[in-house]
Amino acid sequence: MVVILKNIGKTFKKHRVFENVSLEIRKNSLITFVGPNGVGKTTLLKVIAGILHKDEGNIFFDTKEIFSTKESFHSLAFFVSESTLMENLTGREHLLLLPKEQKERTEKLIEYFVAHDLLKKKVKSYSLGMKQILLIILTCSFDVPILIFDEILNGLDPINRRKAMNLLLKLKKEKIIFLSSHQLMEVSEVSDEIYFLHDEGLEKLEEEIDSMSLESLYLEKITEGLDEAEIDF
Ligand SMILES: Nc1ncnc2c1ncn2[C@@H]1O[C@H](COP(=O)(O)OP(=O)(O)OP(=O)(O)O)[C@@H](O)[C@H]1O
Repeated sequence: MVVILKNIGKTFKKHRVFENVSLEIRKNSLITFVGPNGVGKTTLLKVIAGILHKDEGNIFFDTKEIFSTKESFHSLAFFVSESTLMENLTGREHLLLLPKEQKERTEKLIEYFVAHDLLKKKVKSYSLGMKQILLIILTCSFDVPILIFDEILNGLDPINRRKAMNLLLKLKKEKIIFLSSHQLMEVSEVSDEIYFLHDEGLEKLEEEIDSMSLESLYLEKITEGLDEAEIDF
């Protein structure tokens, strides 16, 4: 199983977000995109997920262009943002919308996150972290070969962050997982490869990098922003 990105480019009107994004990822890999706010991580993940059109390039899943076949639509689950949850439904009512064959998997995820009580409440009463847990359960209920998570760790407390990362490590064995994150410490522990996204493409950061080195490498790339970061009250 392999996903190949070939010279992907994306422009919003006249704003070129990125170009020349190329990558080849095999089964049992967890790939993380890092980079400053607004650089295009979410856009790239949405392009891979087929939610946004790419302007250039090709994406292959095994030998076929992704989304060119019916099966490839069922090969991918995307961790969407909280705004897609329905305020007036409970967590449990969201889970009832999933296909029946996913029930066993869903129940295991509920146990894992001790989410029984959370699921009884309407989403409009959820905190950010509670919404994230519901979204993780919804996404991971799909036993598909490609999982894509945009900022999965946002709003999670340290225990749930650890649980989420352990879950990804377990899930990736038979899958390809894409993440975007600003949580450099956590992602350095679980990622097989980490890429810094630029407007000109992806730059692979060193293999087997520890969290301190990842932070230094990251900061080297954005020192311009840091130099300006003074405030004179
Ligand atoms: N639908 C859209 N229409 C126009 N511009 C957009 C749209 N979506 C994103 N952009 C722009 O594309 C750029 C990349 O945004 P994106 O959300 O992908 O960044 P990001 O790296 O995920 O940022 P963050 O780390 O803050 O989440 C930004 O300049 C943003 O304003």
